[in-house]
Amino acid sequence: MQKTISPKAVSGSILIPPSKSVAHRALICAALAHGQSRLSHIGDSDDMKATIGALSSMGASFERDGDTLIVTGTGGVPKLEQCTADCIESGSTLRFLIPVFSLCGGAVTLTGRGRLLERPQTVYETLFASQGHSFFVDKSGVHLYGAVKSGEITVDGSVSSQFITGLLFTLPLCDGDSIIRITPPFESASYVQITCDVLSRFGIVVEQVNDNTFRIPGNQRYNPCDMAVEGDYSQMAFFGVLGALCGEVKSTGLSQDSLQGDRVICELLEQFGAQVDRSEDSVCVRRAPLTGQVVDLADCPDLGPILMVLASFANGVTHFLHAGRLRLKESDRIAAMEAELSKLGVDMSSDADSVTITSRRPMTAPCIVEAHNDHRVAMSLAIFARVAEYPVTINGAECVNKSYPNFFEDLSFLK
Ligand SMILES: O=C(O)C1=C[C@@H](OP(=O)(O)O)[C@@H](O)[C@H](O)C1
Ligand SMILES: C=C(OP(=O)(O)O)C(=O)O
Repeated sequence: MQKTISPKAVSGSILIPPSKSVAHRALICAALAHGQSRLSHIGDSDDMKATIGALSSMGASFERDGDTLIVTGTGGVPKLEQCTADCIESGSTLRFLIPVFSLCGGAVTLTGRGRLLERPQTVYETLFASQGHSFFVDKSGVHLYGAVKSGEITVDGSVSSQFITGLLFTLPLCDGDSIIRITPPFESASYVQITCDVLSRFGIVVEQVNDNTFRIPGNQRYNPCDMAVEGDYSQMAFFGVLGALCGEVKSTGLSQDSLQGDRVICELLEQFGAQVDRSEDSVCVRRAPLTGQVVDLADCPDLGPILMVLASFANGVTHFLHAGRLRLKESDRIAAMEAELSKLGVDMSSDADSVTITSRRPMTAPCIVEAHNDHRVAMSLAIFARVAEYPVTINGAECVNKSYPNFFEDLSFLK
């Protein structure tokens, strides 16, 4: 699908979609619970479909009642001779469910498409090998056999926090207690705080001993829980940047005491110079002169692409640090943004772990750019297009379905 976005000053209010990270976790806990949970405001992105589909393969059942999903859990992981599930393109679904599904004791195959099966699984490769289990990835999927066992597990913190989250779902169900020791740097650490919070709502106890160590008692049970999913700060970032660049945008449906690491977008917008007003459940961002900054992406990698757009319009240089894991997402997000922003006149350079944005030449004609099959690249380019000098056409814009199927409708709703 091609989308052409024209420049336009905007103002208005947007109800931000539910947090994908919270929703994945709530679905998994509810599916493992003994009984029925009611989850409201889950959303219907492809990533949610992936998690719901996979958990259905395990035996959990899901029934819609308006905006509420009624989940009947399996009460732990049932014994299955084999289990196959399609994770579509969701890294979270795949990495969260690998160790959970291992507990079924049978042969597990998790499939996917796009770049999903190329994204690293190193932590699990090492873990399964060390426990004498089988684990391999080929073009048809991730194949594993053998139930993850409790004990002391050391995890490299530099690849993805999603491995740690997957183990935190799994180890409470094992016989015996466990300790996870994370080898620093522990990046995207705030996502693990979201995991611990959702686990506790479903009655699971996890003790964080220090920054890099978690103690997990074994033989626990997931209790059912009713919960509503809060708004997603990673998605609010697109509208926050739009407000900062060309008008006034109010994002609603957000929690002010959220554990989402991407909530830092509010402080970052202020540091760049935008006017940011917070109220109980909303954040309003207004345009103001912007100045380049130093931004550390270690705990908020998903903000990288849209902050590169913000930096393109700021006066002075912006340096992004600890950006390396942006190369391991739905696309190599640094290479993708560099390729497309350079077509749009932005002077950007990068090395393995950092990005520099120096300046921007105003566009002199309409331009066609590529989404690289990456929702965050597509949405970032759309925001750029709203504030540019000429229309920008985005090829492959349908990839927004991964996290935000109504993104273009919401964008056009702002007048
Ligand atoms: O746990 C989560 O919900 C996520 C963790 C992050 O991944 P990494 O830990 O791989 O950085 C983030 O990029 C992803 O979009 C969602
Ligand atoms: C990287 C992302 O998600 P996942 O890792 O779940 O595919 C994302 O939503 O930007």
